[in-house]
Amino acid sequence: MAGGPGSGKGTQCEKIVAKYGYTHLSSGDLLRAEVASGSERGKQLQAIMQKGELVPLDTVLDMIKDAMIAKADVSKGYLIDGYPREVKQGEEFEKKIGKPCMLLYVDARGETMVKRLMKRGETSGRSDDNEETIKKRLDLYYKATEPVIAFYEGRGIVRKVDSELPVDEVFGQVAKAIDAL
Ligand SMILES: Nc1ncnc2c1ncn2[C@H]1C[C@H](O)[C@@H](COP(=O)(O)OP(=O)(O)O)O1
Ligand SMILES: [Mg+2]
Repeated sequence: MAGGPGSGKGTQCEKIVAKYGYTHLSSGDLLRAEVASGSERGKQLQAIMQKGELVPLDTVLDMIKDAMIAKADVSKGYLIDGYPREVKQGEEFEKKIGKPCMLLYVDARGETMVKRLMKRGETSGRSDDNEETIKKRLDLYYKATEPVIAFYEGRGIVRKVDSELPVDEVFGQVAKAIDAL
């Protein structure tokens, strides 16, 4: 899954899991779980995430890999949300884990993403859902993450969905892309 902060990745992932039973791995959720554990590593991660910056590549990749291995016996396939955040992360993923078969690009306008995140911030309890951090996350998304989409476009595996539409209509497009796999 690729798409800006607040574009609707988490929302669509939930629906994908319900329909297709894939193993959903959200790099953000994995990191937030580490923070919640109160570990030393969690404290360092918390400081980075609060600033809206990217955590070190190896840390995220190791966490994803561990989570994938833990489900290897039972998984019907993996749905990875929020990774890669930059081209280098995509290259490392392929070296250490493997090549993705599809990149779902959840596309929404910057203005829409800000609005959704501000609204989500009212109840999410996420320390990065505030106006200042949201701006930084968006800037970083356009600078670092959008090139990831171009990288996979070159391979012909990008499927774009219009996340300006209501959730169920977006999911209609998502399901069509997955069914064609
Ligand atoms: N298609 C859509 N229309 C309206 N609101 C949507 C939407 N998709 C998601 N949302 C809402 C749900 C959340 O409160 C907020 C951000 O969605 P999310 O799934 O948490 O995004 P992401 O995981 O990409 O950061 O926007
Ligand atoms: Mg999310």
